[in-house]
Amino acid sequence: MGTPKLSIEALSVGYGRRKIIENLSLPAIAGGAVTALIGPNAAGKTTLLRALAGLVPAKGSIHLDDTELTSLSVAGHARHVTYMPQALPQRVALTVFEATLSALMSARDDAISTAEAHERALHALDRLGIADLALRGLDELSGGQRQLASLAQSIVREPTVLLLDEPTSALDIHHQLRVMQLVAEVARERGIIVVIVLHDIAQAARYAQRIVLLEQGAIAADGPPDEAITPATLARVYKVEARVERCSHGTLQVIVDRAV
Ligand SMILES: Nc1ncnc2c1ncn2[C@@H]1O[C@H](COP(=O)(O)OP(=O)(O)OP(=O)(O)O)[C@@H](O)[C@H]1O
Repeated sequence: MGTPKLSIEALSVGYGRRKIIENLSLPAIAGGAVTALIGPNAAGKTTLLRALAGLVPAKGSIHLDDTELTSLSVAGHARHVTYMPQALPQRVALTVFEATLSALMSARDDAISTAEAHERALHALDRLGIADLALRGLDELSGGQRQLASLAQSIVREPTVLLLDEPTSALDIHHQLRVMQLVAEVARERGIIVVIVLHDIAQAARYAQRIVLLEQGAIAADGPPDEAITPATLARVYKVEARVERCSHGTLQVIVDRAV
């Protein structure tokens, strides 16, 4: 099987009569790479992700290769797409290991031995550095630990499309980088489509191969980081004065000087 492709055409999404995204089309998002969805508050990033996850009604078309996702049921959607929301459930009476295992089992149609399921669940926890939390209750975790546990549940499902809404917002700098590295690795290893909402433009520039910048429900820029993230775009969309430079390691650095 080749690398999957997600195509969005003439997509409109709203709440009641209020339109948030209107007639949005994007060149296909390819698997194997990370696409960062960035933009100011209320630009519609979460709304777009939720539409891709089939959690809000949308007009237009969302194709995953030959499958029209908008025509699938929520369960049908969930077989292809995993969505990790910004706000995570607080009161879940499961241990971290049980939750990871149950995420894995719910994503699979085929039989898998108990030993293999346990091994995969532990491996996911290990990759996120939280194997030591396996037997802790989800409701006993700190905000950052809960975010890591939720990422383990998303990754263990091995979806074709992984949608992450600000997955590093509660994490310290070590865990932010660890998660971004892992997400990039998972995309590469499995050839999956990863779309990640980030507020940290510097992290988006560093880890994503493609940046989609959303402004008031429309595309303000789309392309590789050095094309999509420019001082002019940042000034126009975010209203900040910023410099975009390459550091001695060759990575793109975004230095924001002031709000204007
Ligand atoms: N359930 C809802 N009902 C009505 N309006 C909503 C709902 N959820 C979001 N909105 C509105 O849709 C718009 C886009 O919100 P959305 O959460 O998609 O933005 P965002 O880009 O993810 O923002 P942020 O960066 O602040 O998280 C906002 O104006 C918001 O008020």
